Amino acid sequence: MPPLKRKRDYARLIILLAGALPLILGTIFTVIDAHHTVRQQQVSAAKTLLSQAEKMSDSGWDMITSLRKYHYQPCNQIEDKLQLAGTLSAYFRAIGKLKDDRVACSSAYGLNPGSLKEMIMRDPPVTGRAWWSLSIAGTAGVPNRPAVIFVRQLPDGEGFWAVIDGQYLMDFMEAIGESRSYQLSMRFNDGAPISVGKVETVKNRFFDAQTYQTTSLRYPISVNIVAPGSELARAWRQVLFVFLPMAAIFSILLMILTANWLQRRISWRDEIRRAINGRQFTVHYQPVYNDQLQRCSGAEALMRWTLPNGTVIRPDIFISAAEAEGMIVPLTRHLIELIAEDVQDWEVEPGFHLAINVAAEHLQHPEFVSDMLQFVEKVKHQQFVITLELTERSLIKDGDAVARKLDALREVGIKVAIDDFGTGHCSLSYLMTFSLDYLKIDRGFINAIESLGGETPVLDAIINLSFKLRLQVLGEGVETPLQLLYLQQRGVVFIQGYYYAQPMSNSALKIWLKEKGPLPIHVEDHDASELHPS
Ligand SMILES: Nc1nc2c(ncn2[C@@H]2O[C@H](COP(=O)(O)O[C@H]3[C@@H](O)[C@H](n4cnc5c(=O)[nH]c(N)nc54)O[C@@H]3COP(=O)(O)O)[C@@H](O)[C@H]2O)c(=O)[nH]1
Repeated sequence: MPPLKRKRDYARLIILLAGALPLILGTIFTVIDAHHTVRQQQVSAAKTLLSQAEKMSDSGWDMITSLRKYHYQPCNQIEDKLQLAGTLSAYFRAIGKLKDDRVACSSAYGLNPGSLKEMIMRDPPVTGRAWWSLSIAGTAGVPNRPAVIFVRQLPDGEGFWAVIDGQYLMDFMEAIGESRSYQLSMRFNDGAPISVGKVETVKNRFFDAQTYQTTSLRYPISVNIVAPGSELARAWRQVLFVFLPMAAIFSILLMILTANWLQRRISWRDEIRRAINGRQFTVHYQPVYNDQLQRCSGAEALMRWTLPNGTVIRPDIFISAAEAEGMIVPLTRHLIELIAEDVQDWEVEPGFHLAINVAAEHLQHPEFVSDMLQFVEKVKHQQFVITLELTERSLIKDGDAVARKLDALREVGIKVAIDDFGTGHCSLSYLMTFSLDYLKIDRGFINAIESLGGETPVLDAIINLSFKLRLQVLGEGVETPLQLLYLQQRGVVFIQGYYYAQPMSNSALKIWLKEKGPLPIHVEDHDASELHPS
């Protein structure tokens, strides 16, 4: 497949993925939200239901307590009172007295006395307790309607019972669960469940039913609420309708941003590659003054990019772009090819310094040392002292490996400088990690010089530090005679800046080196007066 088409397909895929991302994440979010919403509704329904069941239990136990007054009284004496109490109190199907496991008397008119087992249509639970309650499927008198029985047994074999009709609870449960098609059930102890709601017969394709179970803190009552898959699907659709337009807008925005980013990324890479092939890059050289020799003793190579239409792209822009887009290695290789061509006919003395900027990515590249050795080989007839300037624009990773590479290059005479010293956060760690020869003071510190006698503490500290570490110091960005004199007075030997010379083309440099290169730096009379303002 042609590389351009592959690149376009790749870009399309990334844009599609960027567009799909908010939709995928959003869908996951809506599913989670639907589960959460339904769970909240289940919790709230269970709470209401338990509270109602607890109120009924309170009534049941109050009734049992009030029956205590009929202790020792024969049934024929209290039957009327029981009937009155059972009829006038809400919820109750029947109330009565027990004698051992037999129903001794009852408020229910016409109920045949029999055993407790017969009345509740099952064995009474073995709880070992004097007080117990149980949900039951029905009673002998009303076998098809659930109920809840409350029992208190006294040590002498007498006891009291009260049966609350389950219909009250069922109506209440239906009122809570109907609108949401919930299936609700409630049990007192291990009794029969009192349930309402239909079991979902057709399973939802995407959502399983969600069950929530809880128990009362006051009574042995448990509640089970099953939300069918269709209910979850309904809650999900509701969230989706709110969320979908937002996700769609976000998705479109992300696609536009990704497309722009890719466009820029692809175009910077392509443009730089095209510019290398089209020889749009040139090298300018900025002379460096040696204050000891009182003449120019070197130059820094600085890349320039001019488009075919004459537009000049600033180095800080295209160097950063090349670093960001993985093009700095090919660009620096191109730079050293151009330098090798330029310097063929330079007329400089052996030992002339030639500085080139090297980016972190290139230092980490496996072919960095061989790239530099090839360059040394190409320009060896000039007997330059080549200096590699390391900046902190991007962090140098794997410092030990890089240090070994630099040591290998130093063994063949290449020098190493830290550029823009003091501006990044690693200046000091670079001093510890790498064997260095030069330290270039960033022009920000030089700009801070205000007078010869004044103090520039950070600048002075950097100069002193360099001397202590036996490093050569270069002051860069020197623009005024005051800055020059300040540095000279503090023993800074190498001076670079517009005051001495601006970066210039190869042809201009060759003329400049002949005419001005051997001369001491010239401070004009009117410049000198700036040093001593009246
Ligand atoms: N990895 C590479 N980096 C490079 C290369 N070529 C340039 N660069 C880096 O780009 C940044 C901007 O460079 P440039 O626009 O070329 O600016 C240089 C000088 O023109 C400028 N300078 C020099 N003297 C003065 C001065 O007196 N005043 C003033 N305002 N500016 C001055 O400073 C730049 C040189 O800086 P430095 O490299 O720190 O010595 C810049 O960071 C370059 O490093 C390249 O080929 N590869």
